[in-house]
Amino acid sequence: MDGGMMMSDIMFEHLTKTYPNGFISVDDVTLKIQDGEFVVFHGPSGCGKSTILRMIGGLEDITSGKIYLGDELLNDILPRDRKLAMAFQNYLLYKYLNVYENMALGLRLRDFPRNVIDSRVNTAAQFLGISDILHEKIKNISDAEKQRVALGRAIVCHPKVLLVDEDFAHQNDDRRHEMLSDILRINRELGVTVLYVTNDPEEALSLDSRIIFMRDGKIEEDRKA
Ligand SMILES: Nc1ncnc2c1ncn2[C@@H]1O[C@H](COP(=O)(O)OP(=O)(O)OP(=O)(O)O)[C@@H](O)[C@H]1O
Repeated sequence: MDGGMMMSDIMFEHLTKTYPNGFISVDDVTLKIQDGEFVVFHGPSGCGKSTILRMIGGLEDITSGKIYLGDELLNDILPRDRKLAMAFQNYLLYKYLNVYENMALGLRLRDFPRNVIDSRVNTAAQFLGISDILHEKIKNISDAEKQRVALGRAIVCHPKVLLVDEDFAHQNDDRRHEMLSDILRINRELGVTVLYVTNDPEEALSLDSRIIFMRDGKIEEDRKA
């Protein structure tokens, strides 16, 4: 182990994304994020911030450069085996399954034993205040509840990192506010590193966190909290 490297720090080394049409969306970004940080990626539409998130999550190929999570090189790790969770625009909840089943899905796919699944789902539901709707079908719950279920599904896997795209809560200010306070609690109380993408400058500043300002695929400013 080299001196200052924590187990779950994130490191981008010369990270670059070039699309087939030649457009460079992320341009040689080098950056370190410490285990447990809450980091906001902010910049105008098209600056490449979502592309960075998608590359970490494995939804987009890395053209060149490296992403490490601790000492693991994510480039070589299948998305489902990365120790991270994503909360994007599309909640991807199964309408005809109930809340419990939706939250348990990722653990089932990874062959966790029943009692572990049960305990993790119950703990996460309690944390998010949705214990009373575990047996409701998704199609019968409110949008605010769906947002919590999506976060619940993310945290039951005990990720090191949570990736959140602003679109996750674009509907209205109240919902966005609730979502942000849930995510801040996940960061502070569970110690999960959070990477949050937003193009709303007020929101970016209000979070009182480290902000990475991006423009044209590059980091324009890295402002510490
Ligand atoms: N498949 C593709 N081929 C070419 N260019 C693409 C492709 N996908 C995305 N882009 C371009 O890459 C740039 C960065 O996209 P990205 O989604 O990361 O932007 P962003 O900063 O998150 O902005 P937004 O707030 O609009 O999502 C955009 O200009 C987009 O048009």
